[in-house]
Amino acid sequence: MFSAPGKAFLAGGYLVLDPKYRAFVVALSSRMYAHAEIVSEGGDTTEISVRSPQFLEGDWTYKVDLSRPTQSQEVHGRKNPFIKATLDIILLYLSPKVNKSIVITIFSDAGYHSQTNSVPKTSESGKRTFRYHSQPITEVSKTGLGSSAGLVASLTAALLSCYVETLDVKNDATLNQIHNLAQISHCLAQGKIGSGFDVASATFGSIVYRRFDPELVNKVIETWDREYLVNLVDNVDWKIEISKCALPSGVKLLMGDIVGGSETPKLVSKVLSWRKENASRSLEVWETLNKNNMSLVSGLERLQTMSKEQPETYKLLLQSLVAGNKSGFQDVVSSIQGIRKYLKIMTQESGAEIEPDQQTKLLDYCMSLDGVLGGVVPGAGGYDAVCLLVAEDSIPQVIENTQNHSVTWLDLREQELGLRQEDVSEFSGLF
Ligand SMILES: Nc1ncnc2c1ncn2[C@@H]1O[C@H](COP(=O)(O)OP(=O)(O)OP(=O)(O)O)[C@@H](O)[C@H]1O
Ligand SMILES: C[C@@](O)(CCOP(=O)(O)O)CC(=O)O
Repeated sequence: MFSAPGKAFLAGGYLVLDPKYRAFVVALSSRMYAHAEIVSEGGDTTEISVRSPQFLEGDWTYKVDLSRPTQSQEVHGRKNPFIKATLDIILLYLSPKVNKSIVITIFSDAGYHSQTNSVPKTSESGKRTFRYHSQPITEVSKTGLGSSAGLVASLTAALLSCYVETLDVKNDATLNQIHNLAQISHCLAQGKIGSGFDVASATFGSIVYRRFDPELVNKVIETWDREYLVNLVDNVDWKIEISKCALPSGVKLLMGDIVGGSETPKLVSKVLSWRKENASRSLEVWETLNKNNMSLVSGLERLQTMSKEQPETYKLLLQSLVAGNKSGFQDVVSSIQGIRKYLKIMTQESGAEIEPDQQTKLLDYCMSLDGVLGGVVPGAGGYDAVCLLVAEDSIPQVIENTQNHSVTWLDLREQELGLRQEDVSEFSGLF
């Protein structure tokens, strides 16, 4: 059984679509789990059943003729493009010779979806609780943690483990293989190529990320050429950059759900057409925003180093932050202010509601509270969510002070590890 984390995209939205710029993505404690079981081997067809018991009609069963591995058929006539793409790509890549019947079960932590019309169910061990929804997955509201990326990354690991007996997600080469396969499947299912930050973070955890050249993946989708696919997954250097980066100790991420929701593709197309029509102005905005994004990353790294090398001094700084003195964190505070300033400029000049006035008011208020280093609209922004960086000891006070501000703080935190193997016994009674 394997799991992948959800994400909060703190800095680098839009810019990261261009390989020139990097983004900072934080992996979260809300995870997606996939358990695979080989039911039989050697029959007439390959049958792969993917069950997601928390959702109504959450059962997609594909029959596959191994001589045509990309032509899988769902037996109920149901659609789940992310599951189908993952199965098709992995079967083309592996081209197995022996038929298998496989059952894969998916679980997703509560943070991914709105909890209305759902009931909790706990495993026999008492260690795992999931929300069971009365609607199909497509009708349950999402919170923006990247459920499809978590699904594709964990499903890729689970399905590969049915063909590669000793799959070890702690091995760098294996993790890279899973990342490449998951990235291709996710692009195929979306029918467009985003930067891939969500799949990278679902695989590698909290990272500073630079994207790959979209042409690499386009060619798989256009040709379905197996040799090209295998070479792309196993041998080609994608030139992505993935450096580990985590929040310093004592500083926590709070993610707030806002009533509403935004369509990322619409925001992206507005921003990109503004960028095209205003080349020199947008370059100026992109470069200054990038400087602030990168100084946020280096500011957090500096704090991380300080917390290890001068723990007593760092502890005193954190205590004064809780008391409202932010001066020891000035580089982080001012880079977050810079990020917001330039996202607001992009909002006003492109017409895409990246940081709408409603979020400006909320974030300004949050930033005035003791213990808050700053806050941003994550990812593409809009009406999905806000993220704050807060001293751990100030969290109860921040929650209390924002009670009347139309924001619901999600029950999650940073968990910097990407894909990991899980102890299946903790899930018994849920299958
Ligand atoms: N637990 C699950 N079980 C089965 N399928 C799932 C599950 N979670 C997500 N999916 C698939 O992913 C789709 C949602 O993907 P989509 O890209 O729209 O959202 P997202 O990845 O959560 O978005 P965002 O990047 O805004 O967080 C679902 O419609 C379904 O096909
Ligand atoms: C706008 C963009 O840079 C980020 C979108 O982030 P999110 O889906 O809003 O978390 C698009 C992308 O990187 O694929």
